[in-house]
Amino acid sequence: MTFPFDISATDGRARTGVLKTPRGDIRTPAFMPVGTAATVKALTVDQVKQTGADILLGNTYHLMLRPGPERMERLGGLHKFMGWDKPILTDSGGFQVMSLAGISKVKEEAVTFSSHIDGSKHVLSPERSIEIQADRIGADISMQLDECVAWPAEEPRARSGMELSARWAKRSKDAFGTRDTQALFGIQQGSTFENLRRESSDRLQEIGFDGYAIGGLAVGEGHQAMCEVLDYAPQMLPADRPRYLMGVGKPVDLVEAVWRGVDMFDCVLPTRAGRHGQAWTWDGPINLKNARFAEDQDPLAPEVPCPASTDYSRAYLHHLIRADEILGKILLSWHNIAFFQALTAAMRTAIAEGRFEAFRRDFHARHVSNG
Ligand SMILES: NCc1cc(CSc2ccccc2)c2nc(N)[nH]c(=O)c2c1
Repeated sequence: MTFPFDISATDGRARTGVLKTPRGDIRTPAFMPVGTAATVKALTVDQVKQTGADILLGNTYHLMLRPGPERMERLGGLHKFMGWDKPILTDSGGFQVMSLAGISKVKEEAVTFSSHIDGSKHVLSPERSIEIQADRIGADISMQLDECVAWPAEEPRARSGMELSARWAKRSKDAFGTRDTQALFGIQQGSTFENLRRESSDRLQEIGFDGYAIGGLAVGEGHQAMCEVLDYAPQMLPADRPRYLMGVGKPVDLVEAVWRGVDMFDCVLPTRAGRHGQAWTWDGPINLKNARFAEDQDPLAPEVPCPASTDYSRAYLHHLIRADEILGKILLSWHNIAFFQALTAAMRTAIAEGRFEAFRRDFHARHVSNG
């Protein structure tokens, strides 16, 4: 289904709007917390809702291994299973197979791999991935199965990955068919080669998708090289559909990608780094493990509307992280997700008011120079 995507304002290449789905509206630019194993680690769904998140990510690779697709369906699907009644986007699983699974083989027909949990054998074809995402998990937005080529890649290798992903895009779309309450996104590949990204975009548009993701970035190339690809890649995709930059990123990555026309983001950083003491603030990242916070009675980030950001002293958070207390992981994860939501909310407002350039400049001055 082509969910309505109403762009309410643009400012340069930046856009702000609403992607309307049967389970709720997604305000863009949007940050999507990652709920890998049917949970945003350390947080309840109510805490995630309080941060302002409109959509969560689920992970096909993890969920197909545990609890398993057929069990997930018998349990009523992921929304019911985890008690999240807003939109869910799931990745197709191929990327995680390459980064997490045991022995894996990529063939034209499918990816075969052994579970990193118990060594059991699994097959993930474009068709099986769609069945798991849309029918067993019940994702509102599914992703095509693709091949994300490692960086750096020689052009022939980048081309073969892009062409396989394009063939799998067609198979994914055919398997998805037409659905009136669910959407399917295609994924642009091509590594850092402009000609390959162009070919990938053209082939995806011929097939036709409800949204378009930019894959194959934030795979080690670094911020600068990623921005150089984003100088052209988003604009190769249809302007009237959502553009989703997969697995990105740090706050400065989001600001620079929004400036270049990206609408949706996901990243495990806010919760993963939070569990290890890193907190993002408007004045840049800090690590609460640092001794300088041992007697700092100030709240973590009074401007961020989240109890974790306003109701506890940095000294207390320092103590909790040093003591490896569960509450420390909870509070910093909660704050970081809330900060990413506050960041995307501030960008939406800045774009709507035609002052994104000033926002971007102030952000670099305040956040990046301290970071
Ligand atoms: N930034 C690297 C990255 C991350 C993800 C994972 S994004 C994700 C992770 C968990 C749950 C949902 C989405 C990717 N997924 C796919 N399918 N293709 C890519 O090129 C790619 C690149």
